[in-house]
Amino acid sequence: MAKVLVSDSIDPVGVEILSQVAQVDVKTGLSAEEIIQIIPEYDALMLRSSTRVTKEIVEAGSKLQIIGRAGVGVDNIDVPAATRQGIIVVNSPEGNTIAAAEHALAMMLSLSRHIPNANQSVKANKWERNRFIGTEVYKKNLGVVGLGKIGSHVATVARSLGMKILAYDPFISKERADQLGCTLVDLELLFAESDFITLHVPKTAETQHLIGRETIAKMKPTVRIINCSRGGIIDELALIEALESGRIAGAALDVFEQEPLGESRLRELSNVILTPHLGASTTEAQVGVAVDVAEQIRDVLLGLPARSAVNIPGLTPDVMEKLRPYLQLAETMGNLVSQLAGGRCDSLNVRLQGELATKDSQPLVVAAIKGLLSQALRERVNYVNAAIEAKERGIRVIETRDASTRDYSGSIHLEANGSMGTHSVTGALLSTGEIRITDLDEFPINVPPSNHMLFTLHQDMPGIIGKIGALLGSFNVNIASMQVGRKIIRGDAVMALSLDDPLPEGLLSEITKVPGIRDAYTVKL
Ligand SMILES: NC(=O)C1=CN([C@@H]2O[C@H](COP(=O)(O)OP(=O)(O)OC[C@H]3O[C@@H](n4cnc5c(N)ncnc54)[C@H](O)[C@@H]3O)[C@@H](O)[C@H]2O)C=CC1
Ligand SMILES: O=C(O)CCC(=O)C(=O)O
Repeated sequence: MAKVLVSDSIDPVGVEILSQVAQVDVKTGLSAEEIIQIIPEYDALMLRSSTRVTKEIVEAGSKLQIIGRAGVGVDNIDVPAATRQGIIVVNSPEGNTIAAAEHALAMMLSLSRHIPNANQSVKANKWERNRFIGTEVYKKNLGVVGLGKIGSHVATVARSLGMKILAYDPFISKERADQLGCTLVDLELLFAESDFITLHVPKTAETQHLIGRETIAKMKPTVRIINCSRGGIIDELALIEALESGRIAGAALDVFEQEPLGESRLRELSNVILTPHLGASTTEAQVGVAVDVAEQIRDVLLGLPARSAVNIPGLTPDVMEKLRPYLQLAETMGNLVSQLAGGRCDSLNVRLQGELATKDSQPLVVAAIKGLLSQALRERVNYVNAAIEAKERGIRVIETRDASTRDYSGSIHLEANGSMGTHSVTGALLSTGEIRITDLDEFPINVPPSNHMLFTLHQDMPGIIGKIGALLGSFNVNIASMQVGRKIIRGDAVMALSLDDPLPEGLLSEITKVPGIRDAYTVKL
């Protein structure tokens, strides 16, 4: 039975789902060293934000198939290392959207009305009505940095509070911003005009210290900043100085450069509200993310695709459903062409034809690469690491798309160039879903792939087919089917044979000695 390690606390419903297919060990609070010790036993790892999945943990996880982050941000996982190891990384892109957005809005209103301080004051037996004069958010400018799922919900609710939304997100269209009733602006303008600024971007090299000394200098002195996205997007030291000097009016932080927050002057400031990374901490969100990620881990352990893999671009369930029959075709053609090409492959041309000539068909290119590398890497290559493995081996992959159709509604043409020359194959699907090899080295054929195949390049002349048949017969090899393809009579031709048995040692070189045979290849699919 598969084994899953759950290294942060997750809702029990997640454990229940995982238990349908695996032995589940919930072990929270482990150090990196402790995880490295035990991770080789596990097929899957599920976590929230407390576990940091380092390269060392990934590399120690020799059996790991999948790492599931019960939340959105995967910045606590070394995704490139996982990709290189062929480990799928999944998250829950929407499970905690509402929770995080509502937390940011709660922070904004708490800041504007001094709720945490007023609460403390009343609990300390005081009645300080003049000390806690707030500001309204109505008709104020809210700067939203990152207009993705959480930022959009914040913007929608804030508009209903009567706020004007200035949004910055270089990857969002004006149409989308218009739909949400937001004005897309550049960062300069957002910083200069906002009364409240809320951050909803992932942590990346570009967003690291997006708010620092220089940017704070451009803001209104009355601005209040809310960060419920990631620590490190604000330069904490610069923020502390601005809050201490009164350069800005306030801040509300759910996330920190170091978590848990250690010694920090932030704790001493009255114009700051701090929460311990609670953005996703609602009952609803915790059930949502646990179910979402546990289901994906269960599916992957059952050999099914994951719906929110962050490191398998484009392979969503919808795309998968549409492309499923062609994925097998692409992989088989990749495997076939790599065996024909023999030695080192320098480049692979992938031409997607007919109905496959769409941008959604990108996973077919990955499937072709997976097939190409399967001889060398066996089960080590998968949809996650195929592209990176090809790149690391210096194999250039060139994709072309040709929407015109010939005999089949969609076909895949692969050409491998390598140390032993160039070979090409084309494959298509019959209406029954069966695979056909329709072209070999530009010669038209029509054969189904089979476990053991023999291909020859020969001169089209009387008797040659009989000689090959007799030779195979003398070695007790049974022929299941046979096809010849040629372009001109008595010119060059190819022969494709499906065999019931593998070719015995030495037979291939005997075949190449038959007069008229130029080359012969044995292939195992
Ligand atoms: N405090 C908490 O507990 C939680 C925090 N989060 C954080 O919130 C972040 C946002 O989550 P979602 O809205 O679900 O993600 P999302 O992917 O839907 O949205 C992120 C948006 O940021 C934009 N973006 C990326 N780089 C940018 C840049 N340099 N400048 C401006 N915009 C940029 C993207 O175009 C995208 O629209 C997550 O990455 C995560 O780190 C998410 C959930 C809970
Ligand atoms: O697991 C959590 O509570 C944190 C959620 C979070 O930060 C995220 O989903 O990105």
